[in-house]
Amino acid sequence: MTKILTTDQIRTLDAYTIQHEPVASIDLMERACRAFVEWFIKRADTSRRIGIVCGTGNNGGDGLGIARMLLARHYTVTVWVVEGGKPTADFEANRTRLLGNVILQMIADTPPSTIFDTCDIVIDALFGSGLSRPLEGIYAAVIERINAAAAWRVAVDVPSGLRADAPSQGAIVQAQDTVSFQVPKLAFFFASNAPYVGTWHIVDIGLHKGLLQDTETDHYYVSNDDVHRRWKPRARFSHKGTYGHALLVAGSYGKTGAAILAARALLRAGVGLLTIHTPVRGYAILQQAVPEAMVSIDPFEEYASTLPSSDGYSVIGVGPGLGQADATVKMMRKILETYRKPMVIDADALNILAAHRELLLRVPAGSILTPHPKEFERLAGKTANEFERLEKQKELARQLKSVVVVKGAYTSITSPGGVVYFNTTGNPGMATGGTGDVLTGILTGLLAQSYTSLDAAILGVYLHGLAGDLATHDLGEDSLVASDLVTYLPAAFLKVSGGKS
Ligand SMILES: NC(=O)C1=CN([C@@H]2O[C@H](COP(=O)(O)OP(=O)(O)OC[C@H]3O[C@@H](n4cnc5c(N)ncnc54)[C@H](O)[C@@H]3O)[C@@H](O)[C@H]2O)[C@@H](O)CC1
Ligand SMILES: Nc1ncnc2c1ncn2[C@@H]1O[C@H](COP(=O)(O)OP(=O)(O)O)[C@@H](O)[C@H]1O
Ligand SMILES: [K+]
Repeated sequence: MTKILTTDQIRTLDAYTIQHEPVASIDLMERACRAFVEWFIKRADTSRRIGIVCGTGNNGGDGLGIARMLLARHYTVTVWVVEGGKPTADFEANRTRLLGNVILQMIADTPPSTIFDTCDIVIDALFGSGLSRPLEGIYAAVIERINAAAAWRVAVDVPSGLRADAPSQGAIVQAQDTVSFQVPKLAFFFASNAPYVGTWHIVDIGLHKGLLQDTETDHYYVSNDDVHRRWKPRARFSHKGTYGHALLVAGSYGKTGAAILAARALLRAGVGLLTIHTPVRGYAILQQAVPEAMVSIDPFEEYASTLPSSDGYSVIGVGPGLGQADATVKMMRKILETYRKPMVIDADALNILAAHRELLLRVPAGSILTPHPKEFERLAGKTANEFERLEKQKELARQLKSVVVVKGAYTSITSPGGVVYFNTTGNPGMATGGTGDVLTGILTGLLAQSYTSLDAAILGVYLHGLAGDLATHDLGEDSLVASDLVTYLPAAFLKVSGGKS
């Protein structure tokens, strides 16, 4: 698991590294500059004209160090320093080291609109993690010019003006790429910050490994290695009973497709047996579309109303295409009154819980809820920003002793203990109807095979996104449809298992 740390934690790590490695503060800055430059030179050749915009703090100090290193590699570099604020010691040290290499262009007033016209690339080193209030005045004016520049904008550590652990206000640099030191910052995972962060990249600056390991956090992001460790190979003498019997309660008149997508994904996720409960109208369709599954037929024609029995199923997945008819609400009530094993709850099943809140408290411990942001809002109420939403998500997971998965780019998975795991696979091609139904199927299939709820959620969300990435590699984002995720799920399993699936 890769940690996401707060600015305060990173500051502590910086100080600890300086004291215990030991390394001089300026040498740590030198390492940060070198890490940035190594990243940068792989992506820009010396024909590109570079502008570096510096503040007078340590982020600005980085900018000056980067300028020196790029000049030594024969890049054409112009350095601007925005006046104001007491320069830090390391900024001063790097200013001295730069003397004679380049003349610093000081900015004391609103710069002309043409200021960055001669730059192919603007490196933003105005402010980093030291930001303590919204940027305004001269800083806002410079940022306006940076954002208007027809150049590739690259931020050092964080885009200037963006707060790493809290909602941001004021002027913020809109970087296309952010090269961040050692660990990603929480703000990078939120949709509202995407216009500022662009694509983020992590470079290692060698902060103290021991303390990095010991630093506690509630926030992680998921890598291929973490997922590989959670995946379980099938045993030689196993049989279909080993892999659970899932019940999928899905589909209504006009929405049998949702049941098909979830069912197909469930089977491809490796479940032993699958029964789908669906209204009469869905029966013939499902038997043809998913011959591997058994079908339990509801007495009602168009929507589900009565589940004969929930006994004997290892897991219930409920929601895709379900509808919210009164009879369906009654059925949900009955399920929640009788079934005590973990469930996967999605789509209309979540909307039913939101509209009948007494049912919410009956969700079996260890369940997985998979709302998209709108469904989450119905469940947990409106929030002013994504930081607040994340806190509510942790609260809901704790309250229900369940895993809450809020879907989107960087889907967030919250454990019952309130720990958050951000998924890193997936792409905008997946923003198309039915992809959520596929996820419900995958998660239900994994839970049936006695993965823990948290492992099922982390592995399942990762596989789902990876299937999307592999599909996109062949088909492109625009043409991706939900069925493609099912088609590419086997390839995703193969990749996660290191070819052993
Ligand atoms: N040893 C270290 O601490 C290292 C720090 N590094 C760099 O240092 C950065 C942090 O540096 P600093 O802590 O000096 O902070 P910044 O360079 O981000 O900001 C400088 C100063 O600006 C002032 N300021 C904050 N908000 C302002 C506002 N709205 N208007 C005007 N002034 C404002 C504050 O007094 C702050 O200390 C990191 O992001 C990273 O780039 C790296 O060089 C790695 C090592
Ligand atoms: N831009 C994106 N990047 C990564 N994943 C995405 C993106 N947009 C959507 N997805 C994924 O696609 C799925 C959409 O689910 P959902 O909103 O429930 O759709 P539906 O109800 O149509 O099935 C989620 O798993 C989500 O994480
Ligand atoms: K910056």
